[in-house]
Amino acid sequence: TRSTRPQRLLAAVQKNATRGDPRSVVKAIDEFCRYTEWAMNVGDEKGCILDSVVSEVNPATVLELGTYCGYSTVRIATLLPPDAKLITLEFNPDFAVIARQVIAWAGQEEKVHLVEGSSGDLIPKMKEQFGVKSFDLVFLDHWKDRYLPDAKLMEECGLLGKGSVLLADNVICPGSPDYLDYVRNSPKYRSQYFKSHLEYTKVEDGLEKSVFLG
Ligand SMILES: Nc1ncnc2c1ncn2CCOCCNC(=O)c1cc(-c2ccc(F)cc2)cc(O)c1O
Ligand SMILES: [Mg+2]
Repeated sequence: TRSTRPQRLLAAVQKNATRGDPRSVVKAIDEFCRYTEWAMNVGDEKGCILDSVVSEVNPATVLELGTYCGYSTVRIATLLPPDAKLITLEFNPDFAVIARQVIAWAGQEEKVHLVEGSSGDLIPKMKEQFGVKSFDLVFLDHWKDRYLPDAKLMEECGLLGKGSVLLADNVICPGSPDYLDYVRNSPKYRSQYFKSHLEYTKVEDGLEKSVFLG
């Protein structure tokens, strides 16, 4: 039977990237998606904004919602110190299988804990099951209609501390209007929009960075 897009993306990584070299993995995925087959990675343009926020926050604990093929997982992990922890949640087991191999090819397995399941089920288990006190950075890149309920769920579960940063992909395209409205108007957040483009296209999109004020 025909291969899947994530399988073809992994093959491109294994063919064109150097094992243990995360930058070559990122480059191989960007080239595959730009010149061969579009895929919903955060991409190179928004990826640079992601890198700058990760470097600025310098997080000890990171939560990523929506792993897909592990592209942003690798970008984030590469910037973390060796004792930092990145927990990434993926709902789709077929995506998770690919992501584990992309993360391994980039040599980032040590810092990454990929957990299969839905954010709504797993977020309430973060403290007891993964020994997390709070997240310094959360990258939201999963179902766009889960951004708002999951932000509220993380508040309720005490997973956000004063200064915790939420960084949300696709706030314009596909869009998450209820989430944007919430973080931009709630006194609990200071929010900032980073205008960019939908990965590998000229369509407008952007990232929303929201600092939790406690
Ligand atoms: N642990 C979890 N809990 C809950 N849900 C979960 C989960 N893990 C995964 N999921 C499910 C959803 O995961 C993928 C979500 N991402 C996107 O849908 C996405 C779509 C586009 C896009 C597509 C087509 C266009 F025309 C234009 C834009 C671009 C992007 O950058 C996107 O990120
Ligand atoms: Mg996205």
